Amino acid sequence: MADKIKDAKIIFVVGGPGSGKGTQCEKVVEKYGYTHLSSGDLLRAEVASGSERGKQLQAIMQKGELVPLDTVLDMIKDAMIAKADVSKGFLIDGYPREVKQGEEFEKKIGAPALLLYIDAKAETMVKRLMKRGETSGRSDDNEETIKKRLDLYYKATEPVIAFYESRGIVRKIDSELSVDEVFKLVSQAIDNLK
Ligand SMILES: Nc1ccn([C@@H]2O[C@H](COP(=O)(O)OP(=O)(O)OP(=O)(O)O)[C@@H](O)[C@H]2O)c(=O)n1
Ligand SMILES: Nc1nc2c(ncn2[C@@H]2O[C@H](COP(=O)(O)OP(=O)(O)O)[C@@H](O)[C@H]2O)c(=O)[nH]1
Ligand SMILES: [Mg+2]
Repeated sequence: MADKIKDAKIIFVVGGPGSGKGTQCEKVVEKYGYTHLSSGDLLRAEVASGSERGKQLQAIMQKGELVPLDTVLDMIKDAMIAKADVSKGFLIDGYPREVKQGEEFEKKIGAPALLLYIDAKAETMVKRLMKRGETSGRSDDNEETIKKRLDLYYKATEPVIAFYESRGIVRKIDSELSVDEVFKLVSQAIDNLK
């Protein structure tokens, strides 16, 4: 595994719910041909499959809590292996959610070259998610769960950023700007990798 992906760059995309991670990742895929793996999307696919495990996941996600670390990590790892031969790089979106998730990822898969920290104000994130909730069909895009997701973000995920800052790989992106302006900043950070 470590062998297969050793030339591919790994980028962690971290930011609060609704900060714009998915939006920016889509644009990176278009421009750079990276493989986008959203941990939330992988979990939602499992829920949609109707499996027993999916039912358990749905209950956790509905509450805005974190699913067990090994569940998400195994899903990401399998998805990375499936793409290892054709991928120049991986965007790991919405992971790590807590420092421990980052540590386990590095033990089992490899070290990130960059952490894109997609930063927006809480007020902005809530506004975007309420709007997205009108059409997303996501059972966690409601006021109550959004609040829980935000709280957990500040408590568990922000420490992830400090953890990787000490390694000098964090690039903070102001996500209050327009999508295209945010993408300019994201592009600069990725171009600097080469
Ligand atoms: N590493 C992860 C990623 C996701 N989740 C679960 O999946 C839900 C949705 O994840 P995601 O789509 O990444 O949600 P957000 O970042 O909150 O929202 P967005 O889609 O807006 O990025 C989370 O609230 C959480 O319950 C998790 O437990 N562990
Ligand atoms: N105004 C504005 N809206 C954005 C921007 N990025 C994302 N959005 C909107 O905010 C919502 C959440 O974005 P998404 O990419 O799903 O965020 P994620 O939760 O971090 O993956 C979506 O409805 C987007 O259309 C941005 O840079 N500016
Ligand atoms: Mg997303």
